[in-house]
Order: sequence, then structure tokens, then C-alpha cells
Amino acid sequence: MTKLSVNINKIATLRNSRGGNVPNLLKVATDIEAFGAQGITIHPRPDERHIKYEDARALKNIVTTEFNIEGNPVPKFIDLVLDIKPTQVTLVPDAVDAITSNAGWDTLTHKDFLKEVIATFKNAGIRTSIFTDANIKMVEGAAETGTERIELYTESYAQQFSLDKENSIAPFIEAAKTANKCNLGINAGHDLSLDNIEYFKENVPDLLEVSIGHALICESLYLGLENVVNMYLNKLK
Ligand SMILES: CC(=O)[C@@H](O)[C@H](O)COP(=O)(O)O
Ligand SMILES: NCC(=O)COP(=O)(O)O
Repeated sequence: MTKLSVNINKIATLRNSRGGNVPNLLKVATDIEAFGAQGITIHPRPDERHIKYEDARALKNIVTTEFNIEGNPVPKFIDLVLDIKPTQVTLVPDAVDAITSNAGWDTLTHKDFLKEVIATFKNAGIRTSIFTDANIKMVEGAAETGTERIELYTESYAQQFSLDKENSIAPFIEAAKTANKCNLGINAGHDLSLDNIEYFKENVPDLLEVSIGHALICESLYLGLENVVNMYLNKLK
């Protein structure tokens, strides 16, 4: 079975757009767990434009499933994660001004840095994962850092999927085989959706966990929209 960890960044984006506390991030996280998701993912960014550091601390007290915190391991982020001690930390090489994550680590160039950060988190009892492109050399490099898992960066798969399923998945199958040989657990995420998730799961061996946010929240809006419009119309009769 592959676990679903729901990324709730977009809930925080919506809340922040009006100030106040609607939607209530903590209630949404609790409800997502009650609906059956096996994890909650957040990706606090340095400008706190969606998840705020105080959200991360508050979520620590209410998340009862797997709590996964993603981000670039700058000192402020390392301190936050060591304080919260989530189930898993996923290291992502984001530029400060990135709109969203747009690359996996160069695990060869940054091997020494990653080794050091991974050791820090592992010593604190936090499972580690490294955001990695579907590239055999990068997966092998990740294995040398001591990380327990990688998260395969799936944007290229999601972009190509509707044009050519087989070519879009091919590098991910090879990356997963390499990860298995290196005893790395496999997570995946970025732009996964109701359209492309099933084929990914069917073809990538030993997929432990996916984290999904943007598409899942957009799909929730669309799948709920007709119902809510009708609820308003009924009240306005
Ligand atoms: C690492 C990854 O792919 C996700 O965490 C994604 O970057 C979500 O971040 P945003 O919600 O800020 O786009
Ligand atoms: N790690 C990927 C993630 O948490 C969600 O990415 P996306 O579904 O918002 O693209």
C-alpha cells in the first residue's frame, strides 16, 4: 500500500489571503486524517506566505498520523524541525524566491552538506528524505548521504503524462529500481493528481508514500462546487 500524505500549504494560502482563521488549518488537518489520509505534509517557506512557522508548531500537537515537513535546510528550518520532531523531514533545494519547488538536489555536488544535515536529523530520531530527480546518478548520490528515503520529484512525469504515459514514467521506474538496490525507501510528489496517480502507483515499484497538495485541493473545490452552489440556491429560494 502507498500512503497518502496531504500537503495543506494551499489551505494556509487561502486563509492568509483574508487574514483571520478561515479556513481553520488545524481543523482541516484533523478532518483530512479523519477522512483516512495517512499523513499531513507542510512546506513552510522562508517568507511564510502559506504555512507559518507558528502553524508548524501548532500542528505538532494535533497531527496523529505521519507528519512530514519539507523545506530547504537553512538554519531557521533546521531549528524548527529539531524542535517539532516530525515523523519525517524532506530536504528540498528551494531558492528563497521560488514560486514552488522546481528541482531535486544535486546529491553529488552537495553530498557533504547533505550528509551533515541528515546525520543531525537522524540523531534526533527524525526520518529523512531527500527530494531527488528521477536520475540514477542522483539517486546513488542520495544513498551515500545516509538518508533513509528519497522523494522523487514528479513534475516532469505530470507534465508529460497526457502526451506519452510510457516515456513519462520510464525514468521513474529506473530511479525506483536503483533506489531499491541502494536500500532507499521511495516517496514521490509534485503535481500528482487524480488523473496521473494511478498509473504512477501501478508502475513505480515499492512506492511508500506520495505527498499531494495543489491538485488535491483544486479537485476538492471542483468536486464540491456543484453541491455548495446548490446549497446557496436552496437558501435563497
Ligand atoms: C517539494 C514539493 O514538491 C512540494 O512541497 C511543493 O513544493 C509544495 O510547495 P508549494 O505549496 O509552496 O508549491
Ligand atoms: N512533496 C510534494 C508535495 O507535498 C505536494 O506537491 P503538490 O501536489 O502541491 O505539487
